[in-house]
Amino acid sequence: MKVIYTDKQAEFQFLDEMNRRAGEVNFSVSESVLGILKDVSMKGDKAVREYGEKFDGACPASFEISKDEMKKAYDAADERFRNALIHAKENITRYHEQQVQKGYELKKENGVILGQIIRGLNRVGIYVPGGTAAYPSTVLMNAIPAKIAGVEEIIMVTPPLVEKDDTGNLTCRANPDILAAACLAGVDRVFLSGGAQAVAALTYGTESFPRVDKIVGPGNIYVATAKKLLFGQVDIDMIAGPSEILILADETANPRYLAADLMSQAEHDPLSSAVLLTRSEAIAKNTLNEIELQLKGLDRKDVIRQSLENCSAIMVCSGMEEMLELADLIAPEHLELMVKDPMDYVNKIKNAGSVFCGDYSPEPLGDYLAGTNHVLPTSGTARFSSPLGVYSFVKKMSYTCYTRDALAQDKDDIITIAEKEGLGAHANSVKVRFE
Ligand SMILES: NC(=O)c1ccc[n+]([C@@H]2O[C@H](COP(=O)([O-])OP(=O)(O)OC[C@H]3O[C@@H](n4cnc5c(N)ncnc54)[C@H](O)[C@@H]3O)[C@@H](O)[C@H]2O)c1
Ligand SMILES: N[C@H](CO)Cc1c[nH]c[nH+]1
Ligand SMILES: [Zn+2]
Repeated sequence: MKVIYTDKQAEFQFLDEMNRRAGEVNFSVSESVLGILKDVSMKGDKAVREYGEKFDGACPASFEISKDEMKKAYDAADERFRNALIHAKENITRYHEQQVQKGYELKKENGVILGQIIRGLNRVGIYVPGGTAAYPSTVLMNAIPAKIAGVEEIIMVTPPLVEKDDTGNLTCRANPDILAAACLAGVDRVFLSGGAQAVAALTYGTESFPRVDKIVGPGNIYVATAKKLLFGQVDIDMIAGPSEILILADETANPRYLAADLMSQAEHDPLSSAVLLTRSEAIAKNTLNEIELQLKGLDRKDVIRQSLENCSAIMVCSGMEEMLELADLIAPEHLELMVKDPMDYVNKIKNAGSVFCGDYSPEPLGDYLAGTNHVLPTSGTARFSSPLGVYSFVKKMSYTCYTRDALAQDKDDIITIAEKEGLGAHANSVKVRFE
């Protein structure tokens, strides 16, 4: 892991590398994803099946998992795991219920009524990745806010687990932990399909897959590219890139905790980023030593080593002011304040997905249990985008009701502006009411 001494040059070069690592368009991936999207739009289930066989090795006879199977997976889940999920669900629900927005109505003195209604989306698709990144916690983080928002139907897609049976034939099944979480979170229907073909199936609708209004959830580059390309025909949440953590530490911070927390996010992906900002050389040195010590006992040491070498660094800064400035430029997904009186600094942070304050709020607390959402903007997009929340699953509709007298008061101004725009039919629609 590199150590950078800030000099108004080295740190900016590093920031540039970091923010470029996930946001660039990959033209060859885009081209192959476009082909998949076109095929699914034209051939429906047949194309979804063909691409499933090609990329996953096999495809289930029927894409949909029955409600019964979901319930069975939930009942069969290990009791401690089930109880932990229930605990997480309670906390996520309580936090997200605070995000419910109400519409409003403005009644003016002249009888005019103006208002806004907030409605949950009708049907939402949740993409849940397969492979080693199959996280039941991500199912809760996506489905619970959707439920609270009043989404009528939640459809989940996830790639099948493909295994060889005794006779050497390939079989498909769903990850049982994912199914258990889906059952608990109130997902309505689950389909076994992944990749760009599943995103396309949810966008266009096929014989088996219902068409949805919005697709949320993380995925690999094929999933992310499909979401980017289809945005407009369907709404999307965001393009969540590899996980990130940025820690701001003063002399009071404990290097054991700093090392552990940096590696908690480094283990997600070889492109994950873990950055420590400190003004103390001793903290920098002791954290590097701790990383080496703790790494030996961690299962995913290979992934961690790669991400610590790739897009990670310890930066020795001139002071807290510089650390706060750099934090806003990095705009990290997760930001830990490992400083004395951390709550004094929360309001000084402008750009971050989720902030964790002090020694006893390690980032994984937010990944699983505190109740805040773990689907967060990455790659610097916290400059303009927010955590997934109840507000991600609603849309707004405005309404207007005028009386004749109220329209008479406003008619001349409407006609004046309409005529300035050269839109005579607009002006006429008001004029005819007073002839
Ligand atoms: N930010 C978060 O909250 C969060 C949570 C979980 C996972 N993730 C991320 O999600 C990603 C999961 O990736 P994954 O690959 O394990 O699962 P995935 O479900 O995203 O992708 C698997 C699918 O990719 C398709 N695919 C594979 N090779 C292909 C090819 N050559 N051409 C076209 N399609 C192809 C297949 O159809 C397969 O079903 C990881 O990057 C992980 O870090 C993020
Ligand atoms: N830290 C991830 C988002 O960057 C979310 C997650 C799920 N499970 C564990 N972690
Ligand atoms: Zn995590």
